[in-house]
Amino acid sequence: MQSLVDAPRIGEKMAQRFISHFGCEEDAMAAILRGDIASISEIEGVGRRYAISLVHDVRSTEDGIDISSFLKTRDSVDIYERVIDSIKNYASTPYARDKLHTYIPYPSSRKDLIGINRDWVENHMEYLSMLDDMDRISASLSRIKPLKNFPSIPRVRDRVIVTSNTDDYSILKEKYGKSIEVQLVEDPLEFADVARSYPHVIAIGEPFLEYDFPEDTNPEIITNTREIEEWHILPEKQISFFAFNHERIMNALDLAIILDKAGIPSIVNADISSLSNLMAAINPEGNIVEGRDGEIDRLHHILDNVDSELTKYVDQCNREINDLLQKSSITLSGNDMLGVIRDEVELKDILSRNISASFSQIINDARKEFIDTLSMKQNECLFVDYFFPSELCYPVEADVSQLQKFKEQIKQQIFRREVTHKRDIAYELHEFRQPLKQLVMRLLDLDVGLAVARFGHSLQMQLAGFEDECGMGLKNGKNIFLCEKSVAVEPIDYSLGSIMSPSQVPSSPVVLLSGVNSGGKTSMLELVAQCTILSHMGFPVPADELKIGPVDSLYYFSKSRGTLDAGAFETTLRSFSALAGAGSKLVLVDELESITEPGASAKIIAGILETLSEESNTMAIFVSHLADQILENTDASIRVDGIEAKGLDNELNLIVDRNPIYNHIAKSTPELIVERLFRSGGEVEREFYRRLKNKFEKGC
Ligand SMILES: Nc1ncnc2c1ncn2[C@@H]1O[C@H](COP(=O)(O)OP(=O)(O)OP(=O)(O)O)[C@@H](O)[C@H]1O
Repeated sequence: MQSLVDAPRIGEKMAQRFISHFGCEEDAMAAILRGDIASISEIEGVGRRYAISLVHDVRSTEDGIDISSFLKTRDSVDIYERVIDSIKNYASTPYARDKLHTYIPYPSSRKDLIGINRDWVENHMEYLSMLDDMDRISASLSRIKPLKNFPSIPRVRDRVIVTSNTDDYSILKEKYGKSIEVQLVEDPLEFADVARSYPHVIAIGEPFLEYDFPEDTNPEIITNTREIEEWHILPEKQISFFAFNHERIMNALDLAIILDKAGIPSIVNADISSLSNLMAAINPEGNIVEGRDGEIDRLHHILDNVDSELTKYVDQCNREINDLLQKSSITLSGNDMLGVIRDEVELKDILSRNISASFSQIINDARKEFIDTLSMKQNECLFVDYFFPSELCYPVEADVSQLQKFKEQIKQQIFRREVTHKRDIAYELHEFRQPLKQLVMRLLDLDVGLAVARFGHSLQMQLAGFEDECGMGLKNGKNIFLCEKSVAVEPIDYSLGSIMSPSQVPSSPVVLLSGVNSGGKTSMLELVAQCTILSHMGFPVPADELKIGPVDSLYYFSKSRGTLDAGAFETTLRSFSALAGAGSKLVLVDELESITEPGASAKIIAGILETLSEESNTMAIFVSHLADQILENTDASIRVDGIEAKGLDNELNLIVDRNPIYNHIAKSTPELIVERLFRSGGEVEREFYRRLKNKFEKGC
């Protein structure tokens, strides 16, 4: 496959839509080639189906085992796919459904592969038995989704990276340029300019240690370029990955805790409780909502309230001084009076002297309350002296220019602390990124395994037993497709060859199956195919017991839909010629007779059966209504089994025993229909039907 646009089955429009999911064709191609089902399962709509079929193609060429290694006919592939669809019903996530479609093992006769799969299934069956409330687990699993890489973050505008080295500049520009300004600074003057323009300057490189920078700036100088990591330079990016996947991560953590408590191994691979705490500190928008040290909150409190609190306390001072003045009276001494008259002293000074103690008390009390209310620290209190005058003045006025300066300082402190806090969180989070991705993948893969286990559990399925001799035997088998239709399914016991064969029954591995219409012949053939396919995948089979001899390939031919024209007839015969030789095999054929007229069909079927029964390693079941004619056309000893109606019930419906009777040609349906008409007819009709009935009874 050169490119996705040229890929088989994928139209150009579809390819473009598919590529846009990954951003570029290389990434989309890489996802296909590595079979990245986690990403593919996120694609909406029909693009996903194409992607899956492409993974299928890639996989077929890589594994050495493809779907046709074991399944030799289109009809056997159909049964396999229907079985996979049945298993998919038990998956809770799109990922598991897609993975079941793409990565579930193809059936094969390779004992090593079957063994690996059986171990995997057995493990998951054990996990299933450890989970009390599977509905709840399934609901939680359905919320598990692969983690997405957050494509980009909004540009960070309050920060700049500077370097004086051109090589470093290119690397930094490439790595961070999309999200943050990166500048090449060639001399101290340029550096001073940049330092003034950004609240936060990250200067990378030793030369900056020598540079002067403006007084009111405080660049962060990093001297070891190897230490520059994303969580430090751009903590927002790390945080955004966790914020963007917030819901997915929380769902995964919740489920991991439940599974860990239930004792499912290898789910939790990191300190989940600290990750939960960290996740609580950020919200889905990427804002840090909790876990800041109280200091940032304290500074915010100051910033938000300093104006109103200052107004409040200045007003309070003025009210109290006003009260004080109103209640005050001055008694001038003779000297004071002389001083005033001679302009040597001002009345105001005399007044100050009298009330200065009370004034200071009022100012000091207000100042103290103001500091307490805003929880200010020692170094911040220096500013308070500007807000509350130490010398008597009335009305008291705060120095607003100092207030602005103070607020700028607090903002700087908040900013710095927030950057540090973001970095702390980003650092801790980045340690969890890989384990978390693994956790999510484990949960998703657990869903795949649990789907198979639940499928097996639903019908109390069992793993098959493999035998060396040619044949198979099953006990209490239930056709999966019938069970899905909520039919009350009658369990089937059946055997071919000598495995589990009842005594006195010819142990033929090649048989003809006769029987009434709608007796269950096709259903039994499907059941045998299902058991063979599943056992060769290493999966449980729908029977209490299945023992099966060597099978390298399965040939299933479903019922043909009527007489074929000469060309189709020839093609069908050609496909049967492939049955000669070709290793150990199981051949299941449903009513081949309809391909041509009955006489010719009987001869053809007899010929095929003869060939198959001469082979030592072939099992076959041929469903046919022409058992008598077929036997007439061959000397080979071929066993005929029959699914027979036991009779008619009170409502004159057929009572069918779904279990084939060994070595017995079953009564045909017409005989029973005549019986039904005879029993339900009036007197005249009864006479007519009696005559027909006698014909069957006498065998003429
Ligand atoms: N084991 C079973 N238990 C319960 N119901 C069954 C069983 N097998 C078959 N049936 C019922 O009988 C119906 C007909 O089965 P099936 O098509 O297998 O019969 P058939 O013998 O192949 O019929 P025909 O000869 O007409 O092709 C099924 O749709 C199902 O409802």
